[in-house]
Amino acid sequence: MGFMTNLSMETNGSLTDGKKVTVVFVLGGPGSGKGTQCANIVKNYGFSHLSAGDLLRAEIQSGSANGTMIQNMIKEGKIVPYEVTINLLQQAMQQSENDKFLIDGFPRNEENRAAFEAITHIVPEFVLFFDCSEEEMERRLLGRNQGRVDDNIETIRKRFKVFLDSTLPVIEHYDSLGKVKKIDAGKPIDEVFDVVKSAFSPKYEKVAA
Ligand SMILES: Nc1ncnc2c1ncn2[C@@H]1O[C@H](COP(=O)(O)OP(=O)(O)O)[C@@H](O)[C@H]1O
Ligand SMILES: Nc1ccn([C@@H]2O[C@H](COP(=O)(O)OP(=O)(O)O)[C@@H](O)[C@H]2O)c(=O)n1
Ligand SMILES: [Mg+2]
Repeated sequence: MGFMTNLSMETNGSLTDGKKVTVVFVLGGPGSGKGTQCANIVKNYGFSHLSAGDLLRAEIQSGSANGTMIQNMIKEGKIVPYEVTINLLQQAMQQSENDKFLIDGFPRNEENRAAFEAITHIVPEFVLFFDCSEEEMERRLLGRNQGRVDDNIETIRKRFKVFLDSTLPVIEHYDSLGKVKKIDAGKPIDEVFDVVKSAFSPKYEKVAA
């Protein structure tokens, strides 16, 4: 059993075979502004943005065999089996020329977290936690207008529950390790970014060309 697990780790090409990476997990409830702030971070710091949700939506679009399953899970606000999401993240990191990644919307539950650790041996440098009230997140999601199947009030309620039940424990785990940088995400985008910047060491700043 242990042997088989190790074997499949090798064939899945964990990043331990050579490529050393720096990872920051970006967590927070749906609509807390993870994607928005990641775009800002990428402009100022030498990180690439990997959104687990975007990778899953691209997988649906690609016509993958898993597409229907993923689409159904997203529509219900449920968390897709970790094998699928971790494979997509690993592929994206391996294919990238960068070695620094913002992983947005992952790990979303304890299974995501434990499996990612076991398979990749990657330990996050720190975890950004965007803290925002449900009332504000709901307002933002209903105004997002990206045609997402899960931005309707029924699915939003389910996603809030999944966040509280499954994702908060992951944040608490990293908090107990002293790795969480909690940010008040209820303010305007620029004000949130001013605080986000204080989380990133100057060593990651992009040098002006
Ligand atoms: N600080 C903010 N104040 C107001 N609206 C915001 C803020 N941050 C993001 N938004 C908007 O809220 C919606 C959700 O933001 P997004 O970055 O997609 O959040 P997440 O990835 O956490 O779901 C988007 O329409 C975005 O433009
Ligand atoms: N680690 C993850 C991330 C997203 N997802 C799925 O993708 C959906 C959308 O995730 P997202 O990160 O794009 O959503 P937001 O928090 O950005 O609104 C989630 O509700 C899950 O159904 C998942 O299953 N596992
Ligand atoms: Mg997002």
